[in-house]
Parts: sequence; C-alpha cells; structure tokens
Amino acid sequence: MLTVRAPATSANLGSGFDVFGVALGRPADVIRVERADRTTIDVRGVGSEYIPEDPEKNTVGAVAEALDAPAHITIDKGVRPASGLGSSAASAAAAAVGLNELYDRGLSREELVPIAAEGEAVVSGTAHADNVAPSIIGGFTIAREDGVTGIDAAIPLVAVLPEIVVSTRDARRVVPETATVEQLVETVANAATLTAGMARNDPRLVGRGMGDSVVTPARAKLIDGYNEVCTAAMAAGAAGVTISGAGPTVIAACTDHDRRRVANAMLDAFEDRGTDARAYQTRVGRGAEVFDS
Ligand SMILES: Nc1ncnc2c1ncn2[C@@H]1O[C@H](COP(=O)(O)OP(=O)(O)OP(=O)(O)O)[C@@H](O)[C@H]1O
Ligand SMILES: N[C@@H](CCO)C(=O)O
Repeated sequence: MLTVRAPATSANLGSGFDVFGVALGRPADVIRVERADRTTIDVRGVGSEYIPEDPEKNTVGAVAEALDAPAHITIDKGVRPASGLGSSAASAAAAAVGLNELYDRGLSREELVPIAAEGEAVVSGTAHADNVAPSIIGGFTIAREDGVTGIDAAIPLVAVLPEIVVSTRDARRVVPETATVEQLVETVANAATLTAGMARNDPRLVGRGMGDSVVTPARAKLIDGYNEVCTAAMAAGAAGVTISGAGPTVIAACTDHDRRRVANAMLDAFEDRGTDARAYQTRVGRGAEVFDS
C-alpha cells in the first residue's frame, strides 16, 4: 500500500488560460492505493458528500483505467470540490503518481501528466493539464499539448475561497470565443512578464503579469464581490490578483511582508458582501509526494 499527498493548484494565473499553473503549499489531497482485481473508491474529507465513488465518475477511476492499474483507492479530501483550487486534479495527480509506483509502470512525472489529465476530462469535458501538471511536478508549470515545462519558484500567495460554488463546466461556458489583436498583444506581454517573474522569484513581476482582459472579466460575474475583493487586495499591498482556475477562489501574489494584510483585506471584502470565506496564506510549493504505508 502507498500513500500519496498531492497539492492544490491554481491554474491560469490570469494571462495563462489553460496553460499556466502553480502548486500550492496547502491545502492537499491524500490518497492511499492498494492493488486489487477491480477499482473501488472511498472518499472522505472536505466536500466528500458531493464526490462520486463510482470509478467511471471519479477522476481517480479514469487514471486507474488509463494506467491499467486496478486498485482500492481511499481519498482523503483536503481540497474542496468546485473551488478553483484543482480539487479534482489533486486526486487525479495523486492517483497517477501512486499507481505508477504501485504497479512499477516506470513512467516519468512528465509522462504522467496526460494520464492524470484523462481524469479531468471526466469532470469538465476536456483533458486540460494546467492543474494536474503542477500537482504532479510542483512549482510553476507551462502545459502545452506537446509537453510540460516547469520552473521552481517560491512566490508568496494568498488564495481566498468563498462559500460559493462554481463548476468548471459552467465557467467554461462563459469563456469568450474571440479576442481582438490588442487583447492578444496584451496577453503575450502579461504572460511573458509573469514567466520572467517566476524565473526570478519576483512577486511584483508575477503580479503585473496576472492581468487579463479576455477570460477573467467574463468569469468575474460568477463571483459575487470579485471586483471589491481585488480592490481590497491591491490596497493592502498585493502585486496582482485574479481568479484561481475556474473560480470561485480569488488568488493574490504578494511579498511575505504583505501576505497577512492582503489575506485579511480579502476576507473582509467578502464578509462585507455577506459571504463567508477562508484564506490560505501559502506559496508556490512542491508536487506530489509518495510515502510507504
Ligand atoms: N476525486 C475528485 N475530487 C474532487 N472532485 C471530483 C473528484 N472526482 C470527481 N469530482 C467531481 O468534479 C467536480 C469538481 O471539479 P471542478 O473541476 O469543477 O472543481 P475544481 O477541481 O475544484 O476546480 P478547478 O479545476 O477550477 O481548479 C465535482 O462535480 C466533483 O463531484
Ligand atoms: N484552465 C481551466 C482550469 C480549471 O479546471 C479553466 O480555467 O477552465
């Protein structure tokens, strides 16, 4: 039997829609995998009542199928589903890493990314890899159809999860189908700035590169109080703020010095709208870790 911890992740980071992702220091899912003749799944922890145990509907079932690695899989959810923190991806990433080792499949972490992405297809309809890549590899990742590039970084972050549910499937329906050339130029400038910021471990550059005038404004309408929370975060010293994944989590990049103040300002802004929320004061962190049990 093996135990695997796979972290929550934040995809997009504004300018990198469906491409950029970061592993977060916390929260995380922990799964246990044990060889079996057929795959069975037990789910407990945060939001487990909303997560199917049917292997055809759970992301870990698709991963076990793709690796031809049937197992009894126990999932201890630390990442709330429909959070924008890569909940479904954390389980898929943990399963890919754990089952690869349990069955000695010998695949590299990079090779496991498209396999874990098959799990994402089960819940959102597309096999996007921007959450599973950082959950497996760690750090900041650039996920392309032809592979993943990773950069180690340790940027301080605040991720604030309000008591609102936004499903990825719904949030993908509001993504605009077209963009202007001006928006394209702005997106390239922001994405390049953010990537340079990750390479230099510079929160100010990362924050500047989080701007996005295409996808984020369309999705902001699904998060009551989004604009007020962003304004509060920036006033408290954040370098940049955007929607985490498909939302409703809002994520800010900042310095270590400003992190607590930014977190409190964002929580207060949600509270002013009558919305309960919890803040994770964290940073870009490690990928999935395996423990013998
Ligand atoms: N192992 C799993 N963990 C969490 N959710 C799962 C799992 N398997 C299936 N699901 C389903 O996936 C949906 C949540 O996935 P969704 O992609 O909407 O949220 P998320 O993973 O938190 O967000 P995001 O991808 O935006 O960061 C729920 O309907 C849930 O029932
Ligand atoms: N890139 C994805 C991440 C959520 O799974 C999206 O924003 O829809």
